[in-house]
Amino acid sequence: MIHAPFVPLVAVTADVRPADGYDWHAAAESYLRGVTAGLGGVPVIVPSLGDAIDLDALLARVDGVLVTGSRSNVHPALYGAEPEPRAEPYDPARDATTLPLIRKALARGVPLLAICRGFQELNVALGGSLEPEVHLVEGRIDHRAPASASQDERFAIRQDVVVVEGGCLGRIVAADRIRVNSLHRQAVARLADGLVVEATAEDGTIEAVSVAGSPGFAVAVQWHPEYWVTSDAPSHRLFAAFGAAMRERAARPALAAE
Ligand SMILES: N[C@@H](CCC(=O)NCCCC(=O)O)C(=O)O
Repeated sequence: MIHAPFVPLVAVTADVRPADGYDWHAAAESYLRGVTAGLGGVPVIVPSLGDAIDLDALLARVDGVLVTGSRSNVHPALYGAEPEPRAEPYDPARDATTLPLIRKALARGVPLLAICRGFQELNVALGGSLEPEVHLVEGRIDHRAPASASQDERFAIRQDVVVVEGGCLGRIVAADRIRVNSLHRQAVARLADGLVVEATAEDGTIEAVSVAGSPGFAVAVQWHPEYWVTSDAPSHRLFAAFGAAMRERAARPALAAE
């Protein structure tokens, strides 16, 4: 019997963007290409419709979840802080969808890769908090994108991160230090219980985590591996590991059916 190659179906989170009198639920193409070119999967954009989406039904059908980056910020009320202008803009519909999606994916062992805002959402979903402007904290560097109209310049790889030796990310990238891009204003303040630090910037900012004891692949990074997935080895290895986790899980039907 000839078996067709397994093609993972990956749920990709969406921002809500008003335009032309409509609310569009959108994911940037770079994340969608991360799924196609990075791991040979099919991306499925999940609208940020909160309770109107049956997340259990979704998670029973997809092989993995990619939580995307976004210029918006997690609403401070979700980590016990007061809303303030410097923590804006918000996307409450996205928060109402991604936070439960993350918790449910982890509980079911559905492989999860979270990027930038997604990394911050994972921390908040598990009880952590965020620093609104990390570059204003003494001793920290500026992690924001360079001011440029060119996306290649904004996403340029320009910062070192130190990878924890023997950790899950270290095994994936096979290096103790990698160079990454950086396009964030916020950062982890209080790390959620259950998250394991996998990499830090040279100023101590947490740059990558995994979920302790997670039944499936559960990794989050503060940088953007999707942008250079076809040309940068660590970025490619991260997406490939996410793909391999989905393929392994699908090969164990009892687990994939949970
Ligand atoms: N809003 C958060 C998260 C940063 C993030 O996900 N950035 C992706 C957008 C990149 C861009 O085009 O600027 C923060 O700023 O910390």
